[in-house]
Amino acid sequence: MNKHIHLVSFLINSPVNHTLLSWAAPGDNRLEALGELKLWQDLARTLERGKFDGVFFADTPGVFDRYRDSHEDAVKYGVCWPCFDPVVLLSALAAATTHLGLAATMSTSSYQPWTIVRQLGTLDYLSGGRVGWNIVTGHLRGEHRALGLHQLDHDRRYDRADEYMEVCYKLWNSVKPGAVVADREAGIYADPDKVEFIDHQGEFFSCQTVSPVLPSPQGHPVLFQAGSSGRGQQFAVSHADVVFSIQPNVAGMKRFMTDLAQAARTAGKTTPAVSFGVQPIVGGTEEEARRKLQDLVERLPIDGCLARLSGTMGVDFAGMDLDQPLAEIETQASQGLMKAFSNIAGDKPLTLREVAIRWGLAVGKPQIVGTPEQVADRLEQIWRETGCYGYNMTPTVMASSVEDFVDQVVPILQQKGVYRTEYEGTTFRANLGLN
Ligand SMILES: Cc1cc2nc3c(=O)[nH]c(=O)nc-3n(C[C@H](O)[C@H](O)[C@H](O)COP(=O)(O)O)c2cc1C
Repeated sequence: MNKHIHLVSFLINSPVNHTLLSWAAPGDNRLEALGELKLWQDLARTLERGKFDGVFFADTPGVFDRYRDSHEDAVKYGVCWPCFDPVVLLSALAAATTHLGLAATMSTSSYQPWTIVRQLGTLDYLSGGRVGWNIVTGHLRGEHRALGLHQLDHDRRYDRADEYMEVCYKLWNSVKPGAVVADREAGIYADPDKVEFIDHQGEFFSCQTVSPVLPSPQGHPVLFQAGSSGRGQQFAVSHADVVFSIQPNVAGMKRFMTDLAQAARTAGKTTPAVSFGVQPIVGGTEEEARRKLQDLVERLPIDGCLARLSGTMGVDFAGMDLDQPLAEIETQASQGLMKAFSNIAGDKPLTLREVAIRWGLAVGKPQIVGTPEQVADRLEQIWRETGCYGYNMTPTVMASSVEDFVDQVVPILQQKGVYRTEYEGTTFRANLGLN
Protein backbone atom coordinates (compact mmCIF):
# COMPACT_ATOMS: atom_id res chain seq x y z
CA MET A 1 0.00 0.00 0.00
CA ASN A 2 1.26 3.47 -0.85
CA LYS A 3 2.36 5.75 1.98
CA HIS A 4 -0.62 8.07 1.84
CA ILE A 5 -3.77 8.79 -0.10
CA HIS A 6 -3.15 10.65 -3.37
CA LEU A 7 -5.72 13.17 -4.56
CA VAL A 8 -6.33 14.66 -7.98
CA SER A 9 -9.14 17.08 -8.79
CA PHE A 10 -11.14 16.05 -11.86
CA LEU A 11 -12.42 19.01 -13.85
CA ILE A 12 -13.66 19.94 -17.33
CA ASN A 13 -13.24 23.32 -19.02
CA SER A 14 -16.97 23.57 -19.72
CA PRO A 15 -20.08 24.75 -17.83
CA VAL A 16 -19.95 21.59 -15.70
CA ASN A 17 -17.24 19.53 -14.08
CA HIS A 18 -19.59 16.63 -14.22
CA THR A 19 -22.75 17.52 -12.31
CA LEU A 20 -25.29 18.78 -14.80
CA LEU A 21 -26.79 22.15 -13.97
CA SER A 22 -24.47 22.57 -10.98
CA TRP A 23 -23.93 26.02 -12.51
CA ALA A 24 -27.55 26.84 -11.64
CA ALA A 25 -26.95 26.24 -7.90
CA PRO A 26 -27.03 29.36 -5.73
CA GLY A 27 -23.49 30.67 -5.17
CA ASP A 28 -21.91 28.61 -7.97
CA ASN A 29 -19.31 30.65 -9.87
CA ARG A 30 -18.72 28.27 -12.73
CA LEU A 31 -20.22 30.28 -15.55
CA GLU A 32 -18.20 33.33 -14.54
CA ALA A 33 -15.04 31.18 -14.29
CA LEU A 34 -15.35 30.13 -17.93
CA GLY A 35 -14.41 33.66 -18.92
CA GLU A 36 -12.26 34.67 -15.97
CA LEU A 37 -8.79 33.26 -15.43
CA LYS A 38 -8.61 34.54 -11.88
CA LEU A 39 -11.41 32.24 -10.68
CA TRP A 40 -9.63 29.19 -12.11
CA GLN A 41 -6.34 30.35 -10.64
CA ASP A 42 -7.99 30.79 -7.23
CA LEU A 43 -9.33 27.26 -7.51
CA ALA A 44 -5.85 25.91 -8.38
CA ARG A 45 -4.36 27.74 -5.38
CA THR A 46 -7.04 26.20 -3.15
CA LEU A 47 -6.12 22.73 -4.43
CA GLU A 48 -2.46 23.47 -3.82
CA ARG A 49 -3.30 24.63 -0.29
CA GLY A 50 -5.03 21.25 0.09
CA LYS A 51 -1.82 19.52 -1.11
CA PHE A 52 -3.56 17.83 -4.04
CA ASP A 53 -1.15 16.01 -6.36
CA GLY A 54 -2.73 17.73 -9.26
CA VAL A 55 -5.63 18.98 -11.25
CA PHE A 56 -6.83 16.82 -14.13
CA PHE A 57 -8.93 18.06 -17.01
CA ALA A 58 -11.06 15.64 -18.96
CA ASP A 59 -11.83 16.64 -22.52
CA THR A 60 -14.74 15.79 -24.73
CA PRO A 61 -13.91 17.33 -28.08
CA GLY A 62 -16.84 17.74 -30.46
CA VAL A 63 -20.27 17.51 -28.92
CA PHE A 64 -22.40 14.74 -27.40
CA ASP A 65 -24.59 13.87 -30.35
CA ARG A 66 -25.73 10.28 -29.83
CA TYR A 67 -28.94 10.86 -27.87
CA ARG A 68 -31.85 11.27 -30.31
CA ASP A 69 -29.04 11.45 -32.88
CA SER A 70 -28.74 15.15 -32.07
CA HIS A 71 -26.52 17.66 -30.30
CA GLU A 72 -29.51 19.67 -29.04
CA ASP A 73 -29.82 18.33 -25.48
CA ALA A 74 -26.07 18.74 -24.92
CA VAL A 75 -26.21 22.35 -26.05
CA LYS A 76 -29.48 23.12 -24.24
CA TYR A 77 -28.22 21.97 -20.83
CA GLY A 78 -24.53 22.79 -21.26
CA VAL A 79 -23.50 19.13 -21.13
CA CYS A 80 -19.79 19.66 -21.70
CA TRP A 81 -20.69 22.28 -24.26
CA PRO A 82 -18.96 24.58 -24.89
CA CYS A 83 -15.83 22.43 -24.61
CA PHE A 84 -13.02 24.91 -24.12
CA ASP A 85 -9.45 23.69 -24.49
CA PRO A 86 -7.88 22.28 -21.30
CA VAL A 87 -4.21 22.76 -22.20
CA VAL A 88 -4.56 26.47 -22.81
CA LEU A 89 -6.20 26.82 -19.40
CA LEU A 90 -3.50 24.72 -17.71
CA SER A 91 -0.87 27.25 -18.84
CA ALA A 92 -2.63 29.88 -16.75
CA LEU A 93 -2.87 27.51 -13.78
CA ALA A 94 0.85 26.75 -14.08
CA ALA A 95 1.53 30.45 -13.65
CA ALA A 96 -0.56 30.62 -10.47
CA THR A 97 0.94 27.59 -8.69
CA THR A 98 4.31 26.06 -7.85
CA HIS A 99 3.66 22.40 -6.95
CA LEU A 100 0.27 21.42 -8.30
CA GLY A 101 0.41 18.81 -11.07
CA LEU A 102 -1.31 19.83 -14.32
CA ALA A 103 -2.89 17.01 -16.32
CA ALA A 104 -4.88 17.23 -19.52
CA THR A 105 -6.71 14.73 -21.65
CA MET A 106 -5.58 14.69 -25.25
CA SER A 107 -7.04 12.17 -27.62
CA THR A 108 -4.84 10.10 -29.89
CA SER A 109 -7.53 10.48 -32.54
CA SER A 110 -7.47 14.29 -32.54
CA TYR A 111 -3.75 15.00 -32.40
CA GLN A 112 -0.60 13.64 -34.01
CA PRO A 113 2.09 12.28 -31.62
CA TRP A 114 4.45 15.13 -32.52
CA THR A 115 1.78 17.71 -31.61
CA ILE A 116 1.15 16.18 -28.20
CA VAL A 117 4.86 15.81 -27.44
CA ARG A 118 5.33 19.45 -28.40
CA GLN A 119 2.30 20.97 -26.69
CA LEU A 120 2.48 19.07 -23.41
CA GLY A 121 6.29 19.12 -23.50
CA THR A 122 6.31 22.90 -23.75
CA LEU A 123 4.11 23.20 -20.68
CA ASP A 124 6.07 20.48 -18.87
CA TYR A 125 9.35 22.31 -19.49
CA LEU A 126 7.90 25.72 -18.59
CA SER A 127 6.30 24.46 -15.39
CA GLY A 128 9.39 22.66 -14.12
CA GLY A 129 8.02 19.16 -14.76
CA ARG A 130 4.45 19.35 -13.52
CA VAL A 131 2.50 18.02 -16.49
CA GLY A 132 0.48 14.84 -16.98
CA TRP A 133 -1.25 13.43 -20.04
CA ASN A 134 -4.45 11.39 -19.86
CA ILE A 135 -4.16 9.21 -22.95
CA VAL A 136 -7.56 8.52 -24.50
CA THR A 137 -8.12 6.87 -27.83
CA GLY A 138 -11.27 8.81 -28.79
CA HIS A 139 -14.41 6.86 -27.92
CA LEU A 140 -16.73 9.75 -28.83
CA ARG A 141 -18.44 9.84 -32.20
CA GLY A 142 -18.76 13.63 -31.93
CA GLU A 143 -14.98 14.05 -31.79
CA HIS A 144 -14.55 12.27 -35.12
CA ARG A 145 -17.45 14.06 -36.74
CA ALA A 146 -16.04 17.43 -35.69
CA LEU A 147 -12.68 16.67 -37.25
CA GLY A 148 -13.96 14.81 -40.27
CA LEU A 149 -12.20 11.62 -39.19
CA HIS A 150 -13.19 8.01 -39.66
CA GLN A 151 -13.66 6.43 -36.21
CA LEU A 152 -11.81 3.14 -35.88
CA ASP A 153 -13.35 0.31 -33.90
CA HIS A 154 -12.58 0.00 -30.21
CA ASP A 155 -9.69 -2.48 -30.33
CA ARG A 156 -8.16 -0.98 -33.47
CA ARG A 157 -8.05 2.38 -31.70
CA TYR A 158 -5.93 0.74 -29.00
CA ASP A 159 -3.68 -0.93 -31.63
CA ARG A 160 -3.15 2.46 -33.19
CA ALA A 161 -2.56 4.03 -29.77
CA ASP A 162 0.16 1.45 -29.01
CA GLU A 163 2.04 2.57 -32.12
CA TYR A 164 1.26 6.19 -31.21
CA MET A 165 3.05 5.70 -27.90
CA GLU A 166 6.03 4.14 -29.69
CA VAL A 167 6.42 7.38 -31.64
CA CYS A 168 6.08 9.45 -28.45
CA TYR A 169 8.77 7.40 -26.67
CA LYS A 170 11.11 7.86 -29.61
CA LEU A 171 10.56 11.62 -29.55
CA TRP A 172 10.89 11.81 -25.76
CA ASN A 173 14.18 9.88 -25.92
CA SER A 174 15.54 11.84 -28.85
CA VAL A 175 17.35 14.47 -26.76
CA LYS A 176 20.22 12.81 -24.86
CA PRO A 177 21.77 14.08 -21.62
CA GLY A 178 24.23 16.91 -22.27
CA ALA A 179 22.70 17.73 -25.67
CA VAL A 180 22.30 21.41 -24.88
CA VAL A 181 25.72 23.03 -24.82
CA ALA A 182 24.59 26.68 -24.74
CA ASP A 183 28.15 27.87 -25.34
CA ARG A 184 27.78 31.62 -25.74
CA GLU A 185 31.41 32.19 -26.78
CA ALA A 186 31.48 29.47 -29.44
CA GLY A 187 27.91 30.24 -30.51
CA ILE A 188 26.87 26.60 -30.23
CA TYR A 189 23.44 25.82 -28.90
CA ALA A 190 23.32 22.02 -29.00
CA ASP A 191 25.38 19.00 -30.00
CA PRO A 192 23.69 17.36 -33.00
CA ASP A 193 25.28 14.02 -32.05
CA LYS A 194 23.17 14.04 -28.92
CA VAL A 195 19.87 14.85 -30.61
CA GLU A 196 18.72 11.72 -32.35
CA PHE A 197 16.82 11.98 -35.60
CA ILE A 198 13.95 9.55 -35.40
CA ASP A 199 12.70 7.70 -38.44
CA HIS A 200 9.44 6.00 -37.67
CA GLN A 201 7.55 4.25 -40.43
CA GLY A 202 4.74 2.14 -39.07
CA GLU A 203 1.27 0.90 -39.88
CA PHE A 204 -0.44 4.08 -38.73
CA PHE A 205 2.26 6.72 -38.38
CA SER A 206 5.19 8.18 -40.20
CA CYS A 207 7.42 10.55 -38.27
CA GLN A 208 10.86 11.73 -39.34
CA THR A 209 12.24 14.44 -37.16
CA VAL A 210 13.94 15.31 -33.87
CA SER A 211 12.14 16.11 -30.65
CA PRO A 212 10.49 19.53 -30.77
CA VAL A 213 11.11 20.12 -27.03
CA LEU A 214 13.70 19.59 -24.30
CA PRO A 215 13.13 17.06 -21.51
CA SER A 216 11.68 18.64 -18.38
CA PRO A 217 13.00 17.88 -14.87
CA GLN A 218 10.64 14.88 -14.82
CA GLY A 219 11.73 13.73 -18.30
CA HIS A 220 8.35 13.69 -20.00
CA PRO A 221 4.77 14.10 -18.80
CA VAL A 222 3.30 11.59 -16.33
CA LEU A 223 1.08 9.16 -18.24
CA PHE A 224 -2.50 8.57 -17.14
CA GLN A 225 -4.98 6.25 -18.80
CA ALA A 226 -8.64 5.54 -18.15
CA GLY A 227 -9.78 2.69 -20.37
CA SER A 228 -11.05 -0.28 -18.39
CA SER A 229 -12.09 -2.87 -20.99
CA GLY A 230 -9.83 -5.91 -21.38
CA ARG A 231 -8.02 -4.25 -24.30
CA GLY A 232 -7.93 -0.98 -22.36
CA GLN A 233 -6.25 -2.70 -19.43
CA GLN A 234 -3.66 -4.26 -21.74
CA PHE A 235 -2.87 -0.78 -23.00
CA ALA A 236 -2.78 0.61 -19.45
CA VAL A 237 -0.28 -1.89 -18.11
CA SER A 238 2.00 -1.20 -21.08
CA HIS A 239 1.99 2.58 -20.83
CA ALA A 240 0.30 4.15 -17.81
CA ASP A 241 1.93 5.43 -14.64
CA VAL A 242 -1.53 5.91 -13.11
CA VAL A 243 -4.87 4.43 -14.17
CA PHE A 244 -8.08 6.36 -13.55
CA SER A 245 -11.10 4.17 -13.09
CA ILE A 246 -14.77 4.78 -12.45
CA GLN A 247 -16.57 1.96 -10.66
CA PRO A 248 -20.09 2.14 -9.25
CA ASN A 249 -19.19 0.65 -5.85
CA VAL A 250 -16.43 -0.84 -3.72
CA ALA A 251 -17.06 -4.35 -5.06
CA GLY A 252 -16.46 -2.99 -8.58
CA MET A 253 -13.27 -1.28 -7.41
CA LYS A 254 -11.98 -4.55 -5.96
CA ARG A 255 -12.87 -6.41 -9.15
CA PHE A 256 -11.02 -3.78 -11.17
CA MET A 257 -7.90 -4.05 -8.97
CA THR A 258 -7.85 -7.82 -9.42
CA ASP A 259 -8.39 -7.64 -13.18
CA LEU A 260 -5.69 -5.01 -13.69
CA ALA A 261 -3.18 -6.97 -11.59
CA GLN A 262 -3.97 -10.05 -13.69
CA ALA A 263 -3.52 -8.07 -16.93
CA ALA A 264 -0.14 -6.85 -15.64
CA ARG A 265 0.95 -10.38 -14.70
CA THR A 266 -0.06 -11.70 -18.12
CA ALA A 267 1.93 -8.97 -19.84
CA GLY A 268 4.90 -9.36 -17.47
CA LYS A 269 4.55 -5.74 -16.33
CA THR A 270 4.15 -4.05 -12.97
CA THR A 271 0.62 -2.98 -12.06
CA PRO A 272 0.14 0.78 -12.44
CA ALA A 273 -1.20 2.87 -9.56
CA VAL A 274 -5.00 3.12 -9.57
CA SER A 275 -7.00 6.22 -8.74
CA PHE A 276 -10.76 5.78 -8.34
CA GLY A 277 -13.29 8.46 -9.20
CA VAL A 278 -15.42 9.71 -6.30
CA GLN A 279 -17.56 12.76 -5.61
CA PRO A 280 -17.39 14.00 -2.02
CA ILE A 281 -20.39 15.95 -0.67
CA VAL A 282 -19.64 17.51 2.69
CA GLY A 283 -22.13 19.03 5.15
CA GLY A 284 -22.08 20.34 8.72
CA THR A 285 -24.31 17.38 9.57
CA GLU A 286 -25.02 14.19 7.67
CA GLU A 287 -28.53 15.47 7.04
CA GLU A 288 -27.23 18.69 5.51
CA ALA A 289 -24.87 16.75 3.24
CA ARG A 290 -27.74 14.49 2.12
CA ARG A 291 -29.86 17.56 1.45
CA LYS A 292 -27.08 18.99 -0.74
CA LEU A 293 -27.02 15.77 -2.74
CA GLN A 294 -30.80 15.80 -3.06
CA ASP A 295 -30.72 19.39 -4.37
CA LEU A 296 -28.27 18.34 -7.07
CA VAL A 297 -30.37 15.33 -8.04
CA GLU A 298 -33.58 17.39 -8.23
CA ARG A 299 -31.95 19.82 -10.62
CA LEU A 300 -30.78 17.14 -13.09
CA PRO A 301 -32.47 17.26 -16.51
CA ILE A 302 -33.04 13.63 -17.46
CA ASP A 303 -32.54 14.37 -21.18
CA GLY A 304 -29.20 16.00 -20.36
CA CYS A 305 -28.21 12.92 -18.34
CA LEU A 306 -29.18 10.64 -21.22
CA ALA A 307 -27.28 12.80 -23.69
CA ARG A 308 -24.12 12.37 -21.59
CA LEU A 309 -24.71 8.65 -21.06
CA SER A 310 -25.51 7.97 -24.72
CA GLY A 311 -22.29 9.74 -25.72
CA THR A 312 -20.07 7.73 -23.37
CA MET A 313 -21.74 4.41 -24.06
CA GLY A 314 -22.06 5.01 -27.81
CA VAL A 315 -25.72 3.97 -27.68
CA ASP A 316 -28.80 6.10 -28.32
CA PHE A 317 -30.93 5.47 -25.23
CA ALA A 318 -33.89 7.51 -26.58
CA GLY A 319 -37.13 5.55 -26.40
CA MET A 320 -35.77 2.84 -24.09
CA ASP A 321 -37.63 1.97 -20.89
CA LEU A 322 -35.97 3.99 -18.14
CA ASP A 323 -37.15 1.63 -15.42
CA GLN A 324 -35.65 -1.54 -16.86
CA PRO A 325 -32.17 -2.65 -15.76
CA LEU A 326 -29.39 -1.35 -18.00
CA ALA A 327 -28.48 -4.28 -20.22
CA GLU A 328 -24.97 -4.71 -21.59
CA ILE A 329 -25.21 -3.52 -25.18
CA GLU A 330 -22.39 -4.12 -27.62
CA THR A 331 -20.55 -0.89 -28.24
CA GLN A 332 -17.48 0.50 -29.95
CA ALA A 333 -17.37 3.41 -27.46
CA SER A 334 -16.63 2.78 -23.77
CA GLN A 335 -16.80 -0.97 -23.28
CA GLY A 336 -15.25 -0.73 -19.81
CA LEU A 337 -17.89 1.67 -18.45
CA MET A 338 -20.71 -0.21 -20.18
CA LYS A 339 -19.61 -3.42 -18.47
CA ALA A 340 -19.07 -1.86 -15.05
CA PHE A 341 -22.59 -0.37 -14.95
CA SER A 342 -24.61 -3.10 -16.68
CA ASN A 343 -22.95 -5.84 -14.70
CA ILE A 344 -22.71 -4.34 -11.22
CA ALA A 345 -20.31 -6.23 -8.97
CA GLY A 346 -21.87 -7.47 -5.75
CA ASP A 347 -25.10 -5.48 -6.02
CA LYS A 348 -28.53 -5.46 -7.64
CA PRO A 349 -28.71 -4.24 -11.26
CA LEU A 350 -29.24 -0.52 -11.85
CA THR A 351 -32.08 0.68 -14.06
CA LEU A 352 -31.36 2.91 -17.04
CA ARG A 353 -32.83 5.83 -15.07
CA GLU A 354 -30.53 5.16 -12.11
CA VAL A 355 -27.46 4.95 -14.34
CA ALA A 356 -28.52 8.13 -16.20
CA ILE A 357 -28.86 9.98 -12.88
CA ARG A 358 -25.46 8.76 -11.78
CA TRP A 359 -24.10 9.97 -15.12
CA GLY A 360 -25.71 13.36 -14.70
CA LEU A 361 -24.26 13.67 -11.21
CA ALA A 362 -20.73 12.48 -11.81
CA VAL A 363 -20.40 10.16 -14.85
CA GLY A 364 -21.00 7.26 -12.51
CA LYS A 365 -18.56 8.12 -9.73
CA PRO A 366 -19.96 7.16 -6.33
CA GLN A 367 -20.84 9.98 -3.94
CA ILE A 368 -19.20 10.07 -0.51
CA VAL A 369 -21.72 11.98 1.55
CA GLY A 370 -21.54 13.14 5.17
CA THR A 371 -19.80 15.27 7.74
CA PRO A 372 -16.10 15.99 7.22
CA GLU A 373 -15.27 13.15 9.65
CA GLN A 374 -17.55 10.70 7.85
CA VAL A 375 -16.12 11.61 4.43
CA ALA A 376 -12.52 11.30 5.70
CA ASP A 377 -13.29 7.94 7.36
CA ARG A 378 -14.89 6.57 4.21
CA LEU A 379 -12.00 7.70 2.00
CA GLU A 380 -9.54 6.02 4.33
CA GLN A 381 -11.65 2.87 4.49
CA ILE A 382 -11.97 2.47 0.70
CA TRP A 383 -8.25 3.19 0.27
CA ARG A 384 -7.35 0.47 2.77
CA GLU A 385 -9.95 -2.01 1.53
CA THR A 386 -9.17 -1.77 -2.19
CA GLY A 387 -5.44 -0.98 -2.09
CA CYS A 388 -5.98 1.92 -4.50
CA TYR A 389 -3.50 4.74 -4.79
CA GLY A 390 -6.04 7.44 -4.13
CA TYR A 391 -8.90 9.36 -5.67
CA ASN A 392 -9.81 11.32 -8.67
CA MET A 393 -12.35 13.70 -7.17
CA THR A 394 -14.97 15.69 -8.93
CA PRO A 395 -16.46 18.72 -7.20
CA THR A 396 -20.11 19.70 -7.28
CA VAL A 397 -20.82 23.38 -6.64
CA MET A 398 -17.90 25.62 -7.59
CA ALA A 399 -15.81 26.76 -5.83
CA SER A 400 -17.41 26.14 -2.45
CA SER A 401 -17.37 22.33 -2.60
CA VAL A 402 -13.61 22.38 -3.24
CA GLU A 403 -13.03 24.88 -0.43
CA ASP A 404 -15.16 22.80 1.97
CA PHE A 405 -13.16 19.69 1.16
CA VAL A 406 -9.79 21.40 1.51
CA ASP A 407 -10.66 23.28 4.70
CA GLN A 408 -12.69 20.58 6.45
CA VAL A 409 -11.73 17.12 5.20
CA VAL A 410 -8.03 17.51 4.37
CA PRO A 411 -7.04 18.45 7.97
CA ILE A 412 -8.77 15.31 9.26
CA LEU A 413 -6.97 13.11 6.73
CA GLN A 414 -3.71 14.77 7.82
CA GLN A 415 -4.44 14.15 11.49
CA LYS A 416 -5.10 10.51 10.70
CA GLY A 417 -1.64 10.37 9.11
CA VAL A 418 -3.01 9.18 5.76
CA TYR A 419 -2.41 12.37 3.81
CA ARG A 420 0.63 14.58 3.19
CA THR A 421 1.21 17.81 5.06
CA GLU A 422 3.90 19.00 2.63
CA TYR A 423 4.73 18.25 -0.99
CA GLU A 424 7.60 15.78 -1.28
CA GLY A 425 9.07 17.26 -4.44
CA THR A 426 8.56 19.81 -7.16
CA THR A 427 7.63 17.61 -10.11
CA PHE A 428 4.30 15.86 -10.65
CA ARG A 429 6.11 12.51 -10.86
CA ALA A 430 7.87 13.08 -7.53
CA ASN A 431 4.69 14.12 -5.74
CA LEU A 432 2.85 11.14 -7.13
CA GLY A 433 5.62 9.01 -5.65
CA LEU A 434 6.51 7.52 -9.06
CA ASN A 435 10.05 6.64 -10.13
C1 LIG B 1 -11.93 8.70 -15.09
C2 LIG B 1 -12.11 8.66 -16.58
C3 LIG B 1 -11.85 9.80 -17.32
C4 LIG B 1 -12.01 9.80 -18.70
N1 LIG B 1 -11.77 10.93 -19.39
C5 LIG B 1 -11.99 10.95 -20.71
C6 LIG B 1 -11.86 12.16 -21.43
O1 LIG B 1 -11.57 13.21 -20.86
N2 LIG B 1 -12.08 12.13 -22.77
C7 LIG B 1 -12.41 10.99 -23.44
O2 LIG B 1 -12.59 11.03 -24.64
N3 LIG B 1 -12.55 9.83 -22.76
C8 LIG B 1 -12.37 9.81 -21.44
N4 LIG B 1 -12.54 8.64 -20.75
C9 LIG B 1 -12.84 7.43 -21.52
C10 LIG B 1 -11.70 6.43 -21.54
O3 LIG B 1 -10.48 7.02 -21.64
C11 LIG B 1 -11.79 5.35 -22.59
O4 LIG B 1 -11.51 5.88 -23.84
C12 LIG B 1 -13.12 4.76 -22.69
O5 LIG B 1 -13.56 4.40 -21.41
C13 LIG B 1 -13.09 3.54 -23.60
O6 LIG B 1 -12.17 2.63 -23.15
P1 LIG B 1 -12.55 1.22 -22.54
O7 LIG B 1 -13.60 0.61 -23.41
O8 LIG B 1 -11.24 0.48 -22.60
O9 LIG B 1 -13.02 1.44 -21.13
C14 LIG B 1 -12.42 8.62 -19.37
C15 LIG B 1 -12.70 7.47 -18.62
C16 LIG B 1 -12.56 7.48 -17.23
C17 LIG B 1 -12.86 6.24 -16.48
